[in-house]
Amino acid sequence: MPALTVSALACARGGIPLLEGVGFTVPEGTALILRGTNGIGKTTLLRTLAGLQPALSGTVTGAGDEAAYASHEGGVKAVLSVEENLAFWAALYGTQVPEAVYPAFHLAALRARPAGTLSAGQRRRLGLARLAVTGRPVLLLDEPTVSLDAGSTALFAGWLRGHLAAGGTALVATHVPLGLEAPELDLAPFRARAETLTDPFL
Ligand SMILES: Nc1ncnc2c1ncn2[C@@H]1O[C@H](COP(=O)(O)OP(=O)(O)OP(=O)(O)O)[C@@H](O)[C@H]1O
Repeated sequence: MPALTVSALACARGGIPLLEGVGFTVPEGTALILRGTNGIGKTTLLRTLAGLQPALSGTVTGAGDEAAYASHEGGVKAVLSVEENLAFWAALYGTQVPEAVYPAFHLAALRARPAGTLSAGQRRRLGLARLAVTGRPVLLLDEPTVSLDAGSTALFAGWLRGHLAAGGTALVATHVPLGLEAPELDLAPFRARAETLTDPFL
């Protein structure tokens, strides 16, 4: 039973068509790694699947309320503490904060800290911890390991493997190998023709 299926999808950014004819299936319990040069449209594709912008055409099944999106920024609220940020997201998604999220994302010692005082990597761990709070099975991840050191990258990769082993699904744009046994999808063949004609660097 496929968890995430995309068919004949076309998407644009800033009014310029970037990708067209995108199609793939990510079965339950597996991940798919998105590949492509800078600017090809990985973030745009993830934002479209997350419902943050409309597709130009095509169909998507298995995203919507099933999916959680983690962008580069992570959506961390600077004035709230780590605990308050997690509680805020839990309220938003109608869930409870699982106690296991603190050790899983190495946040136990930072619970009371205002997020604005966290280091970049700590803030990133908090942004990723949000995924565990949503309780959603389909994860749309945009460069999840940016700012993370090797230890934190391994910690997150381990958490993600656990999510997949529990039947979850992930679509991941990453330039950093996460050690997942996952197929890769190169977006180069899906470049929209208009973009190819106007951008000589693509
Ligand atoms: N708000 C915007 N308005 C106009 N163009 C934009 C906007 N945001 C992004 N773009 C452009 O859309 C294209 C696709 O950007 P996108 O962020 O999806 O690429 P990407 O594949 O994720 O790149 P990277 O690997 O650098 O993160 C780029 O050429 C980018 O400059």
